Amino acid sequence: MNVAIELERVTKIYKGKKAVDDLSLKVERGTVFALLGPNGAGKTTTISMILGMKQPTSGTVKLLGGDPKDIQVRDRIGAMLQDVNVIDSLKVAETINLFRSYYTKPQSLEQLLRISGLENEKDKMASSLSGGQQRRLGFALAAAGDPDIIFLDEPTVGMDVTSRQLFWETIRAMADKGRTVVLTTHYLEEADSLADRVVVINEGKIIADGTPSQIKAETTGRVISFTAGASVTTDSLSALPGVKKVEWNGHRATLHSADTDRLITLLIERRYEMRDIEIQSGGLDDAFQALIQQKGDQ
Ligand SMILES: Nc1ncnc2c1ncn2[C@@H]1O[C@H](COP(=O)(O)OP(=O)(O)OP(=O)(O)O)[C@@H](O)[C@H]1O
Repeated sequence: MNVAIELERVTKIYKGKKAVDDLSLKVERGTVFALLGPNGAGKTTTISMILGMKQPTSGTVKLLGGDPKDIQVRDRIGAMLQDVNVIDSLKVAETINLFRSYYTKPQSLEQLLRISGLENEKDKMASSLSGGQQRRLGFALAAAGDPDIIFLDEPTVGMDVTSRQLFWETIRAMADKGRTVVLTTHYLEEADSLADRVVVINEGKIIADGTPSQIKAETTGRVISFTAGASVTTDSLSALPGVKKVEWNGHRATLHSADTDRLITLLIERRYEMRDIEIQSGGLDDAFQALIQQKGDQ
């Protein structure tokens, strides 16, 4: 594997409390990698250590095979963190040009304005941009050096649907060019539609690692819903093999199961009174909640 990021047994302790707990991880180059987890799971701390902004209490971090603080490594990475601090006296284009000047092989100003959708804002003062536009400026600044690895911490918070769509397309195009994209997000649909690999952390430890579909398959699986006749009861549905949960919305029943093919066969064989049957994939959101739950139950 051509490794972009490597963490070996990394722990970070703040005032006696473990924020990251013995975490080992390798991220292959050219992947879109999403780090998910609830508030306080340790995502920002992990990213900060990968970027060399925080020092691990123990363990080692390698970025592009070297030390994250090494100037040659830094020239090849870009980061968009949660707060974008703009310089009050600079216009959008001037801010981007300032960041371009930090790098050996910057992308052109035109390209950066295009990928961030800020062409019409280039002569505005950076401080006058809306929250969503400032996030897009943050993205342009992170991409200024045409980085091999780009880190995006909650990148689309505050962006409207159109901006988010443009942003996703840009991210995919970067990955297609062999760039590595590391993203933390609370928008699970974002990880679902963008990421090649998802790692879920909770309390500083990895609790799941795989493609979005693997993670979904491992957990809640899929759902069958139908409008039920009067003879259908919760007890009889719950007793069917493989049913994890039964929910009702009026006369409409929703059954959660890891194997919906088998379940639908059973429902038909046993002649349940059903109309308007639908079979759907559970979202990553459900999978994520289920993982946290499983961990809590252990
Ligand atoms: N500078 C600090 N001093 C003390 N504790 C901290 C510090 N930074 C983070 N923590 C604690 O470490 C844990 C992990 O925090 P971290 O910010 O990495 O989580 P996160 O997954 O990024 O959360 P969020 O989704 O809310 O951004 C939390 O319990 C947090 O309170």
